[in-house]
Amino acid sequence: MTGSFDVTRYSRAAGEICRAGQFLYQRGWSPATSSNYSSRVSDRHVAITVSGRRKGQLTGADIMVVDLDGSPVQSDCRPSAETLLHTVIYRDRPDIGAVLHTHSVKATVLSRLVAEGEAVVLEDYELQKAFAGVDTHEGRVTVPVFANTQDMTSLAADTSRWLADNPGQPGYLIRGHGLYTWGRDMPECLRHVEAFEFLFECELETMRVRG
Ligand SMILES: CSC[C@@H](O)[C@@H](O)C(=O)COP(=O)(O)O
Ligand SMILES: [Zn+2]
Repeated sequence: MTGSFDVTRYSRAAGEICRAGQFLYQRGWSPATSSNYSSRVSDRHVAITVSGRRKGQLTGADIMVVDLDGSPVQSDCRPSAETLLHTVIYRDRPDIGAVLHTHSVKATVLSRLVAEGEAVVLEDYELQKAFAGVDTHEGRVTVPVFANTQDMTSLAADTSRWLADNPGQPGYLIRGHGLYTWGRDMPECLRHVEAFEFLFECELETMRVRG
């Protein structure tokens, strides 16, 4: 799958990704070359970060287009090593317009404290309402923790199965690695990152206080 995409939409997406990188780097959630970001540019294409670039200093040269199979379109660069974790979300969820992956200390530490096969369950927090479609603190946001692996095909398949069973959930963790979250557009997706970071900090602080 390759094909064409709208250049104006691509330019807008690339700008949004670069600005997201500056924000996420400044908050300490995307240190060094960690993290990857993407934004949809058509029903079959996404703009995504080139692999190995420092995310706090992104320019247009650090963004490229891939199709929904993860193949580069009109670029000789290597897309993010985790491209398949992005494209599977765009493929399964046509309503999704942006995906962000971050490597914060809190997401990393919390993911290591959750027992294997368990999830982080966020409940009774008012801030859950920052997630799309949530209008009360009374529901549950369940954040699964997938085992870390370098096998992106297998991890993409696992996340796809989970997404099919949990269509309303806004993100997942990878153990000792970081957060994946998505939104209908970049502002919503950034809001989700911020909400997760606040809630992860609350969970860690609660564990610390309880001892
Ligand atoms: C700097 S280690 C982090 C990487 O292994 C990876 O997890 C990551 O988030 C960035 O990979 P990238 O290929 O640049 O998109
Ligand atoms: Zn990563």
